[in-house]
Amino acid sequence: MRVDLEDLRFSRGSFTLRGSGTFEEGVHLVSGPVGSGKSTLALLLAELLRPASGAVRRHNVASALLLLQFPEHQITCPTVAEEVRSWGLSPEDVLARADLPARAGDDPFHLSRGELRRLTLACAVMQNPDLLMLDEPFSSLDCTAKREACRMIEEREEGITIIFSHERAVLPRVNAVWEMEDGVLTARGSVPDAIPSWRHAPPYLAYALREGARPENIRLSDAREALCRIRG
Ligand SMILES: Nc1ncnc2c1ncn2[C@@H]1O[C@H](COP(=O)(O)OP(=O)(O)OP(=O)(O)O)[C@@H](O)[C@H]1O
Repeated sequence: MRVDLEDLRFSRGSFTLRGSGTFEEGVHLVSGPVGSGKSTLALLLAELLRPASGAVRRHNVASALLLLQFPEHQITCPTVAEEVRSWGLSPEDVLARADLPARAGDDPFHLSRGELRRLTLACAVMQNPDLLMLDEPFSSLDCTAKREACRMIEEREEGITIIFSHERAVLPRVNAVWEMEDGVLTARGSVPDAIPSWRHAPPYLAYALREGARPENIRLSDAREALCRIRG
């Protein structure tokens, strides 16, 4: 299972996106500042936008799902329970996973944006597509909910997961890092080797590297452990 970007090019007004590379099985982080082109790349990978040239080629990918940046854009039913059933899932299981046990009968638009994000993320992860693309899955969440979202993502044992995010504080364990800057996608490679070449790495990773530590992954806990190892 893999997704190839073959000299992908897309233009919209003065904005141009360019990217090449392969997304193998595992968890990928596409990081980059606001407006750099992450959502545009997500839409191209989901085949909801057509490139001007080049191609997105999926190999042995039987199912794909893009969780949109704004969770309310993905809601289609009048109650939370019906919404979950529309994903082909059991409301009981999903609401337990999303920590929303008493909300089955509520209008989804009566959930807070963070609660709605927890709900759609639980649905997406439990539906378990081969290719799961998550556009800013941590926005509107507090630190506890971000950590829970990270756990959900890390529990996905198979398939390709691509996270598009400018999050720089609470991140999950990943297999590869990519960077988007002004519409240009650059593969930084597999973690941990990619970490020193990650230009806009979170401050805690940059600090650990400056101190001579070599974190094994990109979480704050990985930076802490690496610092602990060198300081004894
Ligand atoms: N529908 C649209 N029409 C015109 N320009 C757009 C549209 N959507 C995005 N853009 C522009 O394209 C560029 C890339 O936007 P994109 O949403 O892909 O960035 P992003 O990295 O996902 O940003 P964020 O972190 O804020 O989600 C930006 O300059 C943005 O203003």
